[in-house]
Amino acid sequence: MFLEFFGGIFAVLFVIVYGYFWHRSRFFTRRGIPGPKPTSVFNGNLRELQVNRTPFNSAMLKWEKQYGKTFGYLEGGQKVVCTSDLGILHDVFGRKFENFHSRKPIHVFPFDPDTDERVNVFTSRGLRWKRLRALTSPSFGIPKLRNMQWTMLDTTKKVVELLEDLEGQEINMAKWLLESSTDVIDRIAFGKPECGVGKEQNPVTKIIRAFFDPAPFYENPIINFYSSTFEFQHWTIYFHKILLKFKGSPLTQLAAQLIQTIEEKREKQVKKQEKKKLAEKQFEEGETSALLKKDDEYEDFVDLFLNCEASEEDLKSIEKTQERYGLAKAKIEKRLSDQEIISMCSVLMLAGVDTTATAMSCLCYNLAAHPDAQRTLHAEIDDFIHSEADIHMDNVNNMKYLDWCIKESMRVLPFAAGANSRICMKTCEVGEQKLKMEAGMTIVANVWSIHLDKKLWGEDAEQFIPERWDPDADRLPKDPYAYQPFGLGPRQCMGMKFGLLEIKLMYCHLLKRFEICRNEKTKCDMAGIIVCGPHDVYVTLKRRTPMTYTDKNKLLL
Ligand code: HEM
Repeated sequence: MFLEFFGGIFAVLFVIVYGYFWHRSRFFTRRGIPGPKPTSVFNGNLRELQVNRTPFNSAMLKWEKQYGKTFGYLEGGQKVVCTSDLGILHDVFGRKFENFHSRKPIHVFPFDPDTDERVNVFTSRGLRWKRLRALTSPSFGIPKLRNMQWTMLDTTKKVVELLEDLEGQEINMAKWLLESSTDVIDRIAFGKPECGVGKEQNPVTKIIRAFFDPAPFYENPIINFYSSTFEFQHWTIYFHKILLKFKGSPLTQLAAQLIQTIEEKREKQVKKQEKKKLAEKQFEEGETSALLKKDDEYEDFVDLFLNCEASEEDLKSIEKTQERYGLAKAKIEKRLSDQEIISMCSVLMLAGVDTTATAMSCLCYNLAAHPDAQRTLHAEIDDFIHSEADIHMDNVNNMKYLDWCIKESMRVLPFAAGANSRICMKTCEVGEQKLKMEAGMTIVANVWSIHLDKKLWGEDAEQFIPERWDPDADRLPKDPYAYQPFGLGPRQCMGMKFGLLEIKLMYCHLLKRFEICRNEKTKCDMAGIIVCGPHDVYVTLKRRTPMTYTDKNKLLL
């Protein structure tokens, strides 16, 4: 009797739960949106999507051929519309942004974007995102970059010096470039005092690799569970928190390191302020040498975030956002809390390291595979760079061909496409065909398809041709949404200028000294679920001109 009673309850519960998931798996069929049939009622199309660890350039391109420009699929419990229709993307990422201010969550870190204290500019939404973005944007501006470039230069220079010993050998440049970009962020966002490249492998690179290229979600029962129960995240999060207590998060170690750095920096800033006041007083009294020395002005991201303060203008724009997005009124803190600084620095490690390293690796492959383009770039570098002192922000930003090569490399291999997504926060219609997007649905830009579209880029769309970026050649598509390696609209990449500068400085050092040559192992296999790039790019470096060190001290300002 007892067993029958509970057996009956279990059977009813099973039917209800299964019925719910079955009903969910038929979502796009009910809406009349074409797309692949879910392979599982529980995790939808997750398996097909990640089977080769290259969601965008395999599954999505295949599905587009089968179902057209706009199709729907289920990523666990997420109802995703994937599209290469630029009209729809204009609405979602630009014109109707107030309805799409949230990004698709990262399964590896399921936490509530509205309440979790670890939220950062990448994972937040609504007012929290607007405030974080407004407060921290100035830290990524040109004046701050001008100051930070010396650290980038120091690291990139050391990497290239170390490569001199490997001249003529088969080198996996992807590993060196990842070490380099990790070191830059480790120094600029985590306060590491000096360059660590060449000493031992930076342990952070392992964390980064594990984060950006996790095992496919369907192989990981925990992530599979979170993805599949996406709509119940408010509850499943508690389970995740308990799990983290036992297992630890890959970022916990980095965060602990940062707490100490923040305390030290705060103390330093107080002392610096006192020193500055004293120096100003002495200066007024006629002691002109008393003003602070230049190196006291160096600021890394921790310094900048400690000093962030919302201006009156920022506050007005945040308040306007409250009204436009129809959000509940909330008190707006003018400064970042310590936890927010930790989260912001951690996100720079996650958003800024693998992306920049992958961009450099893809460029390395493209230059090795296209010796003519490399020759033209060598000629430009020889024109602009005569000694090491010529490698600096103002000079490298004037190098047109270098810029075209980077742009073209990111067009043919848009490795960060997975980040170009939004969640619909308010039901609305998008695009010319008035596609109904319901609150809670996700929209993803099919960037690989857009970047390689022959109608937009011409018959040679799949080829690496830097010259297409020459404005006089008139070969570029008119629609700015045809090119989106850094995303689109108000949530476009914050570190774009930072990343581009780092790539340019690295390649000026590298190509001034070496020719990048193809060897038998040279290939560019794209893999990865979040950032989808090559883990290995084997090339051989051949010595060109030795670098002259006429004004070495300039780099140490
Ligand atoms: C070549 C290198 C890089 C590429 C290709 C890249 C690409 C992207 C993409 C596609 C997005 C999503 C944009 C969107 O949703 O519209 C993004 C967002 C972001 N990126 Fe980058 N990124 C790069 C380097 C960096 C660096 C170096 C940093 C920081 C130092 C950084 C920080 C961020 C942040 C904070 C966001 C979130 C912005 C927001 O949601 O408001 N990125 N990036």
